[in-house]
Amino acid sequence: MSGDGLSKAAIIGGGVIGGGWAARFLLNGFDVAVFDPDPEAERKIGEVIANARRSLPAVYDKPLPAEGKLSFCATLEEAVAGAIWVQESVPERLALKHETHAAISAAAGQGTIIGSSTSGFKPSELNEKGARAIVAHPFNPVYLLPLVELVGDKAICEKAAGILRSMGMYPLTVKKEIDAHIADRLLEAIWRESLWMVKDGVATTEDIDEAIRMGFGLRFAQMGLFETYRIAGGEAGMKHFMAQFGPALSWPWTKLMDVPEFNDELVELIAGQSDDQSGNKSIRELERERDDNLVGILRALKVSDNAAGKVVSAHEADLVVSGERDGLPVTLSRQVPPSWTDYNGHMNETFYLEAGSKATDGFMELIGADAAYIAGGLSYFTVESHVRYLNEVHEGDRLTATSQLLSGQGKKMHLFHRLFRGDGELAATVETLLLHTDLNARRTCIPEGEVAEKLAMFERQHADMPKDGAGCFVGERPGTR
Ligand SMILES: NC(=O)C1=CN([C@@H]2O[C@H](COP(=O)(O)OP(=O)(O)OC[C@H]3O[C@@H](n4cnc5c(N)ncnc54)[C@H](O)[C@@H]3O)[C@@H](O)[C@H]2O)C=CC1
Ligand SMILES: C[N+](C)(C)CC(=O)CC(=O)[O-]
Repeated sequence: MSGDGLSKAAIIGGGVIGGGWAARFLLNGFDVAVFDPDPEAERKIGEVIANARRSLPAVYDKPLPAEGKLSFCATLEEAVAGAIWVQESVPERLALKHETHAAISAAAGQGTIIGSSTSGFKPSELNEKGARAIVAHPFNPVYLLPLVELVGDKAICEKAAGILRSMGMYPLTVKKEIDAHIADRLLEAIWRESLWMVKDGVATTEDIDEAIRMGFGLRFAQMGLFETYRIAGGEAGMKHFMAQFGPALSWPWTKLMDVPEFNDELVELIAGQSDDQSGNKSIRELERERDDNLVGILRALKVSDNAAGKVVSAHEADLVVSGERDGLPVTLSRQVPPSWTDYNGHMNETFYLEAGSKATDGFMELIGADAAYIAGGLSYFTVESHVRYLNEVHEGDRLTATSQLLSGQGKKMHLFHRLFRGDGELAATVETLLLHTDLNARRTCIPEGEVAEKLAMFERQHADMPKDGAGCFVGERPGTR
C-alpha cells in the first residue's frame, strides 16, 4: 500500500496531531498534502517532521520505505483530491468539525477513508449532519506511538486498520461508541484527580509527575492495568486482588469525583508550576527528550517481544534490506539511533559490532539460514570477530553494510563486513568467523542442502574481489606484512 509513491494522504489541520499524522504517513512512503489556514503551519509541521525523522527510523533495524512528498495546499479540496485517506485534526469544537467534515465528504472520493482525530466526539455526533467519518484517535507523538482507537462503520474501520498496520500502528476497534473512547476516559480520570490535588495543595505538578513516572508509569508500557493487578494479587491472582481492593470502591478512594472549578486561578496555578518544572526547555527540546526515551522503550519491548514491541517487530518483518554495492550484497541498512551515541558524541564501539552482527543475520537470510532454518534446529555460532574502527559515525547517519564471504568451507562461514556511512565513507570493517551448529546437540556440524549450495555460490562470486583489511591482526596496517 505505502512506499509506492501512489498513495496519498490528506491532512486537514496540521497542528500538534495533524503534524504527527503527516510525519507518520510521510515516513511510511505516502505522499502527504496538508491544508491548514495557519500561516505558520509549514514551519511548525517542518519542525515536527524533523523530530520524527530522527526518532521513528531509529526504532527499526531495517530501513523504512523511501519518504513520500510533502505539499501544502491553499484549499481543503486541493488537499483531498486523490487521497486514499483524509485525516481531520482541527480543534476540538463540534461546530468546526461539522463544517470541516461537510467539506471533506463533498470533496473526497467514495472509497476514501475519512478519519477524525477527535479526542472525545462520537462518530454519531461527527456525522449528524450527513458526513461519513470514522473516529481514528491517535496518541501524541503520532509518529511514534502505535495506538489508534477506531470507532464507527465496521467495514471502513477494517479497511482503515489494514492501512494503519502497514504503517506500524496498532488499530484498536472500540466495541461501542462512547464519549472520549477508551483511553481518554482513563486519562481524564487521572487528569481530573491531578488538577484536584494541585488545587488543594496536596501535591505540585512535579510531585504528580514523579508519582507517575517513578512507579506505575513504568509498569504500564509493558503490562497495562489488568495484568499488573493480577500479579499484585500474588499467587491467588485476580480473585485475591479483587477481594483485597474491591471494597475500596465504596471507600473515599472512589469518591474523589469533585472537579475543581476551571477558572483563571486554576490555569495560573497549574501553568506556573509547569513553567517552574520544565520552562527552561523549549517544547521541541522536550519533544526530543520524550522521543529518545520512547525509542529506547520501544526497542527494549521489541527485544522482549512484548506489548508495543510486537507491533514494531511485525512492521519490521515487512521492511526489506536489499541491493548491491561494489558487487557485494547489502546486508544491513538502518539509521543510527540516539541511544547508540556516547559521551564522545559519536557511535559507541559496541554498536559497530552490533551492526556487524545484524549484517551477519542479513547474510544468513541470503543463504537460507533464516528464522525457519533456525527453528528447525540449525544455526551459526560466532567464534571470533575483529572490528576495525575507521571513521566516526553519528546519530541519524544512515549505515549500510556489505558482506563478503571469504570462506564457506566445511563448518566455517568466514565473513568480511564493510560498514558505510550515509556519505559513502567506509566507517568500519567487521571480520567474523562463525561455525555451523546443531542447536539440539550444541555441537558443530556441516551444513547441507540450500545453505551449502548458496555458500559455495557466494564463495565463488566473492573470491576475486578485493579484501583490503581482511586477515589483519590487531594493530596491523593493511598491506604492510
Ligand atoms: N493534542 C493532543 O494531545 C491530542 C489531540 N487530539 C485531537 O486532535 C485534534 C487536533 O488537536 P491538536 O492538534 O492538539 O490541536 P492544534 O491546536 O495543535 O491544531 C489544530 C490545527 O487546526 C488548524 N485549523 C483550525 N481551523 C481549521 C480549518 N477550518 N481547517 C483546517 N485546519 C484548521 C489550526 O490552524 C491548527 O494548526 C482535536 O480533535 C484533538 O482532540 C487527539 C489526540 C491527542
Ligand atoms: C488530552 N487529550 C484528551 C487531548 C489526550 C488525547 O486525546 C490522547 C493523548 O495523546 O494523550
